Amino acid sequence: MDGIRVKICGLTRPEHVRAAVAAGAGYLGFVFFPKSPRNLRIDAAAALALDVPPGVAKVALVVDADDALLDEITAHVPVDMLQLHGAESPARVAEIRARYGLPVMKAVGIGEAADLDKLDAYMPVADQILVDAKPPKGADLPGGMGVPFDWRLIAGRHWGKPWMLAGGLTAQNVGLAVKLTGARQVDVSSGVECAPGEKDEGMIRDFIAAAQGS
Ligand SMILES: O=C(O)c1ccccc1N[C@@H]1O[C@H](COP(=O)(O)O)[C@@H](O)[C@H]1O
Repeated sequence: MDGIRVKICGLTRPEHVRAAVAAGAGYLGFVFFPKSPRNLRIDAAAALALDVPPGVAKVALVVDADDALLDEITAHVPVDMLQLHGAESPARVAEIRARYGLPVMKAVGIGEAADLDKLDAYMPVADQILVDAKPPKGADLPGGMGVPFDWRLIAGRHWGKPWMLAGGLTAQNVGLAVKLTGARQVDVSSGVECAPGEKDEGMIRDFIAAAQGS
């Protein structure tokens, strides 16, 4: 079986992009959400994308983005995938996929077993599913909070689409998370940071090594 594919999300500096690529990341995430400490301007994201070699997917993360923002991102940043991390409906996911002709990954927050039902509606319209922790009530961000969910909720689950596990992953817990959930793809942001929005090259390397060794 192929190894675990890792997405490092919320990159803001070229040295961190290069560290993630050198360590074997399969996806790099750029955040376009002003409330996030990882938010990027379009020109900054376009410059970072220059350091990404072919074969490593550049993912634009947006939250309930309108067409104007998506038009701007896709016109100026050579992204390979759109990550929809808000309350986008299945119809909106389908509309975005058709309008931009890019693969779309829809994030769904899981806090309890009932939340898993929400995933089904996105299976026909999304190319990938991101199974993330549900943010705490009143949180400023719908993700990127460094909070895990109970991985046992999805143990042994199979979906008809490629999927990624996210939420509070770190180099210390990713092995157990992969073992319990059977995930073949994992996504991390806070777990490779020394402060909110501040990536750490050593933590990036440790995370990818731990995920790929699991
Ligand atoms: O990273 C952010 O700032 C962010 C902002 C808004 C929505 C999602 C965000 N990040 C995504 O959240 C999950 C979990 O992140 P963490 O590892 O728990 O910090 C991940 O998919 C990020 O891509």
